[in-house]
Amino acid sequence: MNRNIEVLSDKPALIERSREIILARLHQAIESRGKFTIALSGGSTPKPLYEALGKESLPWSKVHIFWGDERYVPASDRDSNQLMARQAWLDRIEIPAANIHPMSTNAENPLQDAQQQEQELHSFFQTQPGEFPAFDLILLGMGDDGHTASLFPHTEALTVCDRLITVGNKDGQPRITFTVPLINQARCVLFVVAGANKRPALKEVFAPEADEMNYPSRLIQPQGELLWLLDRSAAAELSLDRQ
Ligand SMILES: O=C1O[C@H](COP(=O)(O)O)[C@@H](O)[C@H](O)[C@H]1O
Repeated sequence: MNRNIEVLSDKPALIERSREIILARLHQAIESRGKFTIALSGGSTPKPLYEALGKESLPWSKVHIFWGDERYVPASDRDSNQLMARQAWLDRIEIPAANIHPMSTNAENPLQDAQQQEQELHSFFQTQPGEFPAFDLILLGMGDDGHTASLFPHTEALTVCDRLITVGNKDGQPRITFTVPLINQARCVLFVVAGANKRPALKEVFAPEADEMNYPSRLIQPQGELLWLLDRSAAAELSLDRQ
């Protein structure tokens, strides 16, 4: 694993750097493999990034969009990660509908939805059960409790190592989420983290030792690149020269 941490002056600079990295990985992937596979994060942080990407003129027919986690709500619900990305970005570009691969939340049974999503990934990547496909880029956020995707502290989802997709648990509410080994198989994992409320968790995530069950973002140690982009406010209490 090759971890890089960059601190940007403020949120607009953080978003601009994230955009640059995504565009660079997109062009590299299309040049080498003919397509770019990206998994999106939800929450509030990436919205301006999605708005910026929605203004780009890119070979969208070669881009495939997935989500790393989803709230267990209909796609029209205001809490849906899919809805936010569609409104901010995907509804504004010419991308074939078949290139958008939302998490299923229709089965009235989260486990069934997780299994269906897993089958869809195997069929898209042409992998077999037990194999983990490599996304070109997985975009992640981090909650102020150290969670990432829907991998919350002290939940069963953190220990799932034989599935691509599992059911997360946010205060008793189900979520659908990529598992740790699926995220760790990515060619590039990009964390984008902003704001003073993330400081205490970031300190623990970057500490030489801490309990991974308390701070699930520590479990993300991909095969490929690991990039952490932080704004100055989030990074204020880190001693990054020792990283
Ligand atoms: O619940 C979620 O939260 C995290 C972090 O969100 P943010 O609002 O602090 O940016 C996000 O990465 C995850 O996808 C989302 O479902």
